[in-house]
Amino acid sequence: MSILALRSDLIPFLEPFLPQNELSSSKPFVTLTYAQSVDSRISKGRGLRTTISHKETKAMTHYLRFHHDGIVVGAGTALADDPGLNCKWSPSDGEPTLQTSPRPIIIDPHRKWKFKGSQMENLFIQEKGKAPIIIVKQVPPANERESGVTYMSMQVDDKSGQFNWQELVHKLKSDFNLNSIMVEGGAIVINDLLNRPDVVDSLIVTIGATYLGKNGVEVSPLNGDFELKNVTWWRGTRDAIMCANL
Ligand SMILES: NC(=O)c1ccc[n+]([C@@H]2O[C@H](COP(=O)([O-])OP(=O)(O)OC[C@H]3O[C@@H](n4cnc5c(N)ncnc54)[C@H](O)[C@@H]3O)[C@@H](O)[C@H]2O)c1
Ligand SMILES: Nc1nc(=O)c(N)c(NC[C@H](O)[C@H](O)[C@H](O)COP(=O)(O)O)[nH]1
Repeated sequence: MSILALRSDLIPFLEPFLPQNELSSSKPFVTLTYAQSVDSRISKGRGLRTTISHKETKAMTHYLRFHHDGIVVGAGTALADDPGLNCKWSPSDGEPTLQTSPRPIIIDPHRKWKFKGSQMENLFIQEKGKAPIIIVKQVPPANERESGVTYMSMQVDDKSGQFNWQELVHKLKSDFNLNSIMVEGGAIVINDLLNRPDVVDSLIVTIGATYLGKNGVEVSPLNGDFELKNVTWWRGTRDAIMCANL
């Protein structure tokens, strides 16, 4: 699949929200980005891949991928969408290269997703995308490890069964030198991070001109009632994009 040319007015619009070069910080720059319907759904139903954004804002996603070292999705998204997570945008219409693609990172404590047979593996074989880091509770024994995959183990919180986001992003920077990380979903991840201004540096949301209904997967943080800061809007053919800080 090729992408549309990036609309030139998106470049100055996004610029203030792109990763800043704070190489001295131990925390990477984190961008949270997703596409939602007008009724705040990110898919028709859990496990269903659903196109929400127009092709011109899909091109923006690839532009954002170009500007990040790593790209995170939860296991639910990896299983439902079989995403490639590579970058198809490059400056001056040159061919995208392996170097310009971010490193895929899958949060999968119980190792439900498999690299083998995935679109990501296919792109990796063709040298169009990088091999993933899978974040697990425990690194599997040698005979269960998948070829090409790097495992990063982390402790989960006893009560919530969740990894700690601050620890997770710091470790991605210290262990893999990832200075900027883009988080693309899905709902469990997004809803958590909308309540984490200490982790998320930029929020970039595409709103597609569609309703997905009550059975759709909702984006709505557990703790609501807060106002976004530094809000700016861009309007495209069918979509709008909102950039803000939490
Ligand atoms: N429109 C969009 O922009 C967009 C983007 C991504 C996904 N989606 C959609 O979202 C749906 C998937 O969302 P979801 O909520 O089911 O799954 P998800 O991608 O949020 O993954 C959830 C899983 O990831 C792991 N996980 C997440 N955070 C964790 C943490 N802090 N610690 C430990 N483990 C953690 C757990 O295994 C959890 O069950 C799919 O239908 C997909 O199509 C839409
Ligand atoms: N920008 C955007 N618009 C959408 O309408 C939609 N459904 C997603 N969803 C994000 C999710 O992470 C998908 O899995 C990747 O968009 C898959 O895309 P790739 O195969 O990696 O190119 N993202």
